[in-house]
Amino acid sequence: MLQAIKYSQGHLEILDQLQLPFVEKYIPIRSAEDGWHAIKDMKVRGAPAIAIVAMLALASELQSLGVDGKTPEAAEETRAYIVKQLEYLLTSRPTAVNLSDAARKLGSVVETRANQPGANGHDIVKVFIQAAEEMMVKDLDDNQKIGHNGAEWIMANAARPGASSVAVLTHCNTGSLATSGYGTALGVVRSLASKSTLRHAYCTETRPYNQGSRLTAFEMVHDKIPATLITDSMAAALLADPSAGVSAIVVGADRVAANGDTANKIGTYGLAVLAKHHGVKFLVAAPLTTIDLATKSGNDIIIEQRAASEVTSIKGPREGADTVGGVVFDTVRIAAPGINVWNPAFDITPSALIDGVITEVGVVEKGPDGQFDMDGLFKVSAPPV
Ligand SMILES: CSC[C@@H](O)[C@@H](O)C(=O)COP(=O)(O)O
Repeated sequence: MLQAIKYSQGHLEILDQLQLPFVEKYIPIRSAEDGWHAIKDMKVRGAPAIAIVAMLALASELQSLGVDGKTPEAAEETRAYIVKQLEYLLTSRPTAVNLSDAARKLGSVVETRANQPGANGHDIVKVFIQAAEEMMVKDLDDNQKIGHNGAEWIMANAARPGASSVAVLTHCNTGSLATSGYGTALGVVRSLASKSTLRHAYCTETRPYNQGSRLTAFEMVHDKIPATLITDSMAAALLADPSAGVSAIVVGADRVAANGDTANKIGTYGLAVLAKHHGVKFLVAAPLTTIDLATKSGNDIIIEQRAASEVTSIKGPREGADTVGGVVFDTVRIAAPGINVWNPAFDITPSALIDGVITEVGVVEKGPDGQFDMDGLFKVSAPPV
């Protein structure tokens, strides 16, 4: 499996996703500032990966550079510095709740330690680093459970009668590259494949940023998962094609509101509408860290707007270029100069279009009232994989 994040005792490196699938290059992240830029520029992306890199970036900074560049001593100074850096990291990208969830949880670990009698800067730094490291380990474990739960649910509820395998469609990249490993929606695909119940996976290109054609396709080829790439505009035709026989669409999430409305990569909403029309199950796979009970519905989710250039241009490796020292990338304009552009990075899929939310503690379906009980998920403890 590919590894987006490499971390060992204060040394953080990320696979630069801007260069994938052409160059596999790890870059060091030494500080919160390095982490902020890597997230903003999308060298690392995907809701869980963003949160993990942000927290480990700060952990690495604290371990090697100290508090504001000095050996941490006073508890209050250390607490205030960590809180300030967490607030700064939150400004990198707004939609994925995992980042603010991680900042809140690690902030509270810091507050608790700082309020203990005799606390000093060293102790506070230590508990922060430990909590950041644990987050990365837990994410991998959660993803494996999500994969298992989703694969079981799909075989029980979405497979054609008598079929021993299914074809599924996924969107964006939700795999090893978007998490600490294994993936969420792509983890479900991976789990289906490992149980020999995946007949075929289809992935969308995911314009404008092409996380599907660059990253998901790369993961599928890398891990030898039987898969086919389509452009976003081909999804309806694919669902209408009996020879493809798609039984389920499974996507990730950046934020699931308390009522089940889900923010995910632009194009997700359209796929959910298509799924409803074609009688195909539509599933959201996400860890509990992506479920935001404090956000009542999709109307309350801030959608990140990105640069027009992502729509008007495409980037690729220069053919025949001298690649000594690295591949040369060219950006080519493909849209008419002067045209206005709208580029929301995410959209909201109303809960009415979602059949189930796959988490590490199980798959939540709507009750007889047609509503998801997201709250109930937090009262369940994780079953063994
Ligand atoms: C497990 S990743 C879940 C989501 O973050 C994913 O589906 C997605 O929308 C990623 O968007 P991105 O803009 O690439 O960060």
